[in-house]
Amino acid sequence: MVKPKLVVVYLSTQGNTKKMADAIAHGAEDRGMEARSVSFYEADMNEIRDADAIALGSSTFWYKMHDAMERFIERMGKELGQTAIEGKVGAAFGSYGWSGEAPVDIARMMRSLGIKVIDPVLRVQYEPNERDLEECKRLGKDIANAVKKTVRPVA
Ligand SMILES: Cc1cc2nc3c(=O)[nH]c(=O)nc-3n(C[C@H](O)[C@H](O)[C@H](O)COP(=O)(O)O)c2cc1C
Repeated sequence: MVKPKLVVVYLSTQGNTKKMADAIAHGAEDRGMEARSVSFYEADMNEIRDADAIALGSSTFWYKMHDAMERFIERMGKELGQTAIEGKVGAAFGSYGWSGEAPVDIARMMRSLGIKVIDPVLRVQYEPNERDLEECKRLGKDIANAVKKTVRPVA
Protein backbone atom coordinates (compact mmCIF):
# COMPACT_ATOMS: atom_id res chain seq x y z
CA MET A 1 0.00 0.00 0.00
CA VAL A 2 1.29 3.48 -0.86
CA LYS A 3 1.78 5.55 2.26
CA PRO A 4 0.46 9.14 2.34
CA LYS A 5 3.33 11.61 2.11
CA LEU A 6 4.40 14.62 4.20
CA VAL A 7 7.16 17.04 3.19
CA VAL A 8 8.50 19.25 5.98
CA VAL A 9 10.44 22.29 4.68
CA TYR A 10 12.39 24.47 7.10
CA LEU A 11 14.65 27.51 7.21
CA SER A 12 16.84 27.44 10.30
CA THR A 13 19.98 29.46 11.02
CA GLN A 14 21.24 27.58 14.10
CA GLY A 15 19.28 24.35 13.96
CA ASN A 16 16.41 25.17 16.33
CA THR A 17 13.65 25.13 13.71
CA LYS A 18 15.34 22.13 12.07
CA LYS A 19 14.95 20.15 15.32
CA MET A 20 11.24 20.97 15.27
CA ALA A 21 11.00 19.91 11.61
CA ASP A 22 12.68 16.55 12.25
CA ALA A 23 10.39 15.83 15.23
CA ILE A 24 7.26 16.70 13.18
CA ALA A 25 8.42 14.25 10.49
CA HIS A 26 9.03 11.52 13.09
CA GLY A 27 5.56 12.02 14.58
CA ALA A 28 3.96 11.64 11.14
CA GLU A 29 6.03 8.50 10.47
CA ASP A 30 4.80 7.03 13.75
CA ARG A 31 1.28 7.38 12.35
CA GLY A 32 2.09 5.59 9.08
CA MET A 33 3.10 8.46 6.78
CA GLU A 34 6.17 8.66 4.59
CA ALA A 35 7.77 11.90 5.82
CA ARG A 36 10.85 13.86 4.79
CA SER A 37 12.32 16.89 6.51
CA VAL A 38 14.33 19.11 4.13
CA SER A 39 15.97 22.49 4.16
CA PHE A 40 14.20 24.99 1.88
CA TYR A 41 17.11 25.09 -0.56
CA GLU A 42 16.95 21.32 -1.08
CA ALA A 43 13.17 21.21 -1.42
CA ASP A 44 11.88 19.78 -4.66
CA MET A 45 8.67 21.27 -6.10
CA ASN A 46 7.72 17.94 -7.72
CA GLU A 47 7.92 16.23 -4.35
CA ILE A 48 5.71 18.94 -2.86
CA ARG A 49 3.23 18.54 -5.72
CA ASP A 50 2.96 14.82 -4.96
CA ALA A 51 2.69 15.23 -1.20
CA ASP A 52 -0.58 14.92 0.71
CA ALA A 53 0.65 17.34 3.37
CA ILE A 54 3.22 20.13 3.70
CA ALA A 55 4.64 21.61 6.89
CA LEU A 56 6.62 24.84 6.55
CA GLY A 57 8.82 26.36 9.24
CA SER A 58 11.05 29.40 9.66
CA SER A 59 12.60 31.14 12.62
CA THR A 60 11.67 34.79 13.20
CA PHE A 61 14.28 37.38 12.22
CA TRP A 62 13.54 41.08 12.51
CA TYR A 63 9.86 40.47 13.34
CA LYS A 64 9.11 38.31 10.31
CA MET A 65 9.96 35.07 8.54
CA HIS A 66 13.21 34.96 6.58
CA ASP A 67 12.80 36.54 3.12
CA ALA A 68 14.00 33.31 1.51
CA MET A 69 11.09 31.38 3.06
CA GLU A 70 8.62 34.02 1.90
CA ARG A 71 10.02 33.74 -1.62
CA PHE A 72 9.87 29.94 -1.39
CA ILE A 73 6.14 30.01 -0.55
CA GLU A 74 5.47 32.48 -3.37
CA ARG A 75 7.41 30.25 -5.78
CA MET A 76 5.43 27.23 -4.60
CA GLY A 77 2.20 29.06 -5.48
CA LYS A 78 3.47 30.17 -8.89
CA GLU A 79 5.18 26.94 -9.98
CA LEU A 80 2.59 24.47 -8.75
CA GLY A 81 -0.56 26.55 -9.18
CA GLN A 82 -3.57 26.64 -6.89
CA THR A 83 -5.16 23.42 -8.21
CA ALA A 84 -2.15 21.31 -7.29
CA ILE A 85 -1.88 22.83 -3.82
CA GLU A 86 -5.48 23.41 -2.81
CA GLY A 87 -6.85 20.97 -0.26
CA LYS A 88 -3.49 19.68 0.96
CA VAL A 89 -3.15 19.45 4.70
CA GLY A 90 -0.66 21.97 6.09
CA ALA A 91 1.14 23.01 9.25
CA ALA A 92 3.28 26.02 10.17
CA PHE A 93 5.98 26.16 12.84
CA GLY A 94 9.18 27.85 13.92
CA SER A 95 11.56 28.78 16.69
CA TYR A 96 11.68 32.38 17.89
CA GLY A 97 13.23 34.59 20.56
CA TRP A 98 10.77 37.26 21.70
CA SER A 99 8.08 38.10 19.16
CA GLY A 100 7.60 35.00 16.97
CA GLU A 101 5.75 36.35 13.92
CA ALA A 102 7.14 33.90 11.34
CA PRO A 103 4.90 30.82 11.91
CA VAL A 104 1.77 32.97 12.01
CA ASP A 105 2.74 34.67 8.72
CA ILE A 106 3.57 31.30 7.15
CA ALA A 107 0.16 29.93 8.13
CA ARG A 108 -1.53 32.97 6.58
CA MET A 109 0.35 32.58 3.29
CA MET A 110 -0.40 28.85 3.17
CA ARG A 111 -4.10 29.44 3.81
CA SER A 112 -4.20 32.02 1.01
CA LEU A 113 -2.99 29.25 -1.34
CA GLY A 114 -5.89 27.05 -0.23
CA ILE A 115 -3.89 24.79 2.09
CA LYS A 116 -5.84 23.49 5.08
CA VAL A 117 -3.52 24.56 7.90
CA ILE A 118 -4.24 22.70 11.11
CA ASP A 119 -3.86 24.01 14.65
CA PRO A 120 -1.70 24.67 16.52
CA VAL A 121 0.60 27.00 14.60
CA LEU A 122 3.57 25.79 16.60
CA ARG A 123 6.13 28.17 18.09
CA VAL A 124 9.03 27.24 20.35
CA GLN A 125 11.22 29.77 22.12
CA TYR A 126 14.89 29.25 21.17
CA GLU A 127 16.12 25.65 21.33
CA PRO A 128 13.33 23.09 21.72
CA ASN A 129 13.49 20.99 24.91
CA GLU A 130 12.17 17.43 25.28
CA ARG A 131 8.65 18.64 26.00
CA ASP A 132 8.68 20.95 22.98
CA LEU A 133 9.87 18.09 20.78
CA GLU A 134 7.01 15.92 22.04
CA GLU A 135 4.62 18.70 20.98
CA CYS A 136 6.24 18.74 17.56
CA LYS A 137 5.79 14.97 17.27
CA ARG A 138 2.16 15.44 18.34
CA LEU A 139 1.72 17.93 15.48
CA GLY A 140 3.16 15.34 13.07
CA LYS A 141 0.63 12.80 14.33
CA ASP A 142 -2.20 15.32 13.99
CA ILE A 143 -1.13 15.98 10.38
CA ALA A 144 -1.35 12.23 9.69
CA ASN A 145 -4.80 12.06 11.29
CA ALA A 146 -6.00 15.06 9.23
CA VAL A 147 -4.69 13.46 6.01
CA LYS A 148 -6.62 10.25 6.78
CA LYS A 149 -9.83 12.28 7.01
CA THR A 150 -9.17 14.13 3.75
CA VAL A 151 -10.17 12.70 0.41
CA ARG A 152 -8.39 14.61 -2.36
CA PRO A 153 -9.53 14.24 -5.96
CA VAL A 154 -7.10 12.34 -8.18
CA ALA A 155 -5.44 14.77 -10.62
C1 LIG B 1 19.79 38.91 14.02
C2 LIG B 1 18.65 38.22 14.74
C3 LIG B 1 17.38 38.77 14.71
C4 LIG B 1 16.32 38.15 15.40
N1 LIG B 1 15.07 38.72 15.37
C5 LIG B 1 14.06 38.15 16.07
C6 LIG B 1 12.77 38.76 16.12
O1 LIG B 1 12.52 39.81 15.52
N2 LIG B 1 11.80 38.15 16.84
C7 LIG B 1 12.00 36.98 17.52
O2 LIG B 1 11.07 36.46 18.11
N3 LIG B 1 13.22 36.39 17.52
C8 LIG B 1 14.25 36.93 16.81
N4 LIG B 1 15.49 36.34 16.80
C9 LIG B 1 15.70 35.09 17.58
C10 LIG B 1 15.64 33.81 16.70
O3 LIG B 1 14.37 33.67 16.11
C11 LIG B 1 15.93 32.61 17.61
O4 LIG B 1 17.28 32.65 18.00
C12 LIG B 1 15.62 31.27 16.99
O5 LIG B 1 15.75 30.26 17.98
C13 LIG B 1 16.53 30.91 15.81
O6 LIG B 1 16.10 29.66 15.31
P1 LIG B 1 16.83 28.91 14.11
O7 LIG B 1 18.06 28.26 14.66
O8 LIG B 1 15.85 27.87 13.64
O9 LIG B 1 17.12 29.92 13.04
C14 LIG B 1 16.56 36.94 16.12
C15 LIG B 1 17.85 36.41 16.15
C16 LIG B 1 18.89 37.03 15.47
C17 LIG B 1 20.28 36.42 15.53
